[in-house]
This record gives sequence, C-alpha cells and structure tokens, in this order.
Amino acid sequence: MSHAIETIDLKKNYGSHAAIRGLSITVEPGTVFGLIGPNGAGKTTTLRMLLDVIRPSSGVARVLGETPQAGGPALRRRIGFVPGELRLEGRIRGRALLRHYAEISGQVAPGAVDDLADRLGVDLNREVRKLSKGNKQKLGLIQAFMHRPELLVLDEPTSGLDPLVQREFLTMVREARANGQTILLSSHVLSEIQQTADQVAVLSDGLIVAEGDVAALRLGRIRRVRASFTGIAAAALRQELDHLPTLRDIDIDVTGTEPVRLTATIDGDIDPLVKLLARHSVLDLAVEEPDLEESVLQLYGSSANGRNGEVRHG
Ligand SMILES: Nc1ncnc2c1ncn2[C@@H]1O[C@H](COP(=O)(O)OP(=O)(O)OP(=O)(O)O)[C@@H](O)[C@H]1O
Repeated sequence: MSHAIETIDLKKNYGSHAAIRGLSITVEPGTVFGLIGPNGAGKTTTLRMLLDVIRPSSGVARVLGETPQAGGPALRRRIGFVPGELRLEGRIRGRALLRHYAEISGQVAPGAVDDLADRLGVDLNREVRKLSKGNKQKLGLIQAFMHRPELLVLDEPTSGLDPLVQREFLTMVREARANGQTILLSSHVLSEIQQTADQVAVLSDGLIVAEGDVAALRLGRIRRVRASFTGIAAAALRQELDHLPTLRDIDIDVTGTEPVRLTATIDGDIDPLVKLLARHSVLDLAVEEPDLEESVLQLYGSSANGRNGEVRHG
C-alpha cells in the first residue's frame, strides 16, 4: 500500500451546488494530515465520501488501498471514525454502547476502553442520554480509538471538549502516530492542526487553496494583539508603531486617559513588536490567532474566493 488515503479530482454536487470541486490529496501512512477550512468549506463532505457515507459525483478515492464503495464493512473495521454530527443511542449506558461498537469494529484490547475513559474523564456507567454534549463527544472519541485502527478519520473531534480534554486528545493523536496509525483530522481551529499535523490542506469553497507543512503555509503568522500601557501618550505610541512594517489595522484608544489601549494585527515576525513593547510599561498583553476564515482570506484571498467572489458560509 503506497498511500493511506488518495483522492483524485474528487467532486460532490448537492443538486446544483458544487460542494467539492475537484479534490486531490494524498495522506501518507503514519502521518497526521490536517484538513482545515472555514464553515461550509467542504470538510465534512470530504470525510463522508472517504467513509462511503455519501458517494462522490465524480473522481476517485482510495482508502487503505481500496475504494470506499468496494471496501465495505471490512474496510470500515480498519478505520476509526468520529463524525461531525455525532448521534448516539441514548437509552443505554456508555459501556454497553461501546461494547456494541466493539462488536462491529473488531477486537479491542482488554482495558483499552477504561483507559481511554479515564484519560478523557467520562463515566461509562451513566446513560448516554444523560451525558453532556462534551461527554458524549468523549464516547465518540473512545469508539474511534479503542480498536487501534490503521486509520483515524476525525471530523471536528474536539467540538464541545474543554481545554484540558482537548490537550489529552492531542496527546492521543500524537501517540497514535507514534504507533504507526494514520490520522486525518478536520478542524476549523488552527492551533489544533498546528500542534499535531505533519501536512495540512486548506479547503475553501470546495477547493484546496493551499497545501504543505504547517510552517510553509504561514497561517500562524497572522495574529491579533491587544495591549495596554501606562507612561506613554497615545500619539507617541502611534508614532513608534507606525515604524513597524509587520503591524496593521492599528487602533489606539485616544481618550487621553491612562491606560492607553492598543489593538492591531501582526502579519509576520512578532519580534520587533515585542522589542518595542519592552521599552514601555505594559499592563496587559494578549496575542491571539484570528479565526481561520480571516487567515485563509488574508493569505489566500484571491484563490479562496468562490465563484460568486465570496467564501460560502455553512
Ligand atoms: N446534504 C446536503 N445538501 C445540500 N447541501 C449540503 C449538504 N451537506 C452539505 N452541504 C453544503 O455543502 C457545502 C460544504 O458543507 P460541509 O458540511 O462539507 O462543510 P464543512 O467544511 O464541514 O463545514 P463546517 O465547518 O461548518 O462543518 C456547504 O455549502 C453546505 O451548505
């Protein structure tokens, strides 16, 4: 088997709407591949085609060497899947639900389910319908990971999870890769992809607008900064900041009272700003990633545009 996943010019139309407009990707065995894109870009549609939940309108998909249509249940057992919209049987305890999944997915090592439940922090003795959204999502993760499948296909897997559990999940992804498993991870959270993925494809309006390793895509270079200062007048600060070529959308609160508040966008190297800030009395500082849609539009604006000149929203 050469590639874990390969798609060639894959297309999917919903009626007259072209949701995927020619997708060609390859995912190598033992790697983490991140599929990112704004709402409605086509991530879920892509993953569903790979699992044969829906059929492509045209093009080819091969998953673990087989087409999803021909692979059937035997191929499905080699894959752990977390769907974007998880629907679980409710009138059953978590443990029984997972036992039922194990009958379908095949052998689960003794203790594997309890180990995963401990790590993610979910009570398997509660009825599924009584669990919170995040705790249901944990059951979704357990059923995908528990049989150590060759391939994990995870659609927005951390949705509803609190930050500590998200961190544990990222550790699980890294362990799976170390274990030789392949992971296809869809997300609209850039940091999640940055922390785990070897390769990334940016999907926008049904097309890949950028592909490569995380660093090469430069998505992380756009950040929002918020800071407040004492001991400097707004006008003086403005003058200093105007000299920084990496800073734009500069907004300084000029009410004349302290503290002076700044918001701006950094596009590129953060170091010159940090050096400048260090010369003043900084009361507060936050550096955040903008939402993915903004990053994609700013960096790949022209090619990210849809046929109507807009990026579609889901
Ligand atoms: N069953 C359907 N019928 C018609 N259109 C659909 C259907 N499912 C998805 N679409 C459309 O296809 C496009 C891609 O949707 P998809 O759910 O794959 O995007 P996504 O990238 O997963 O978005 P999100 O991040 O919001 O989950 C959107 O324009 C969506 O409205």
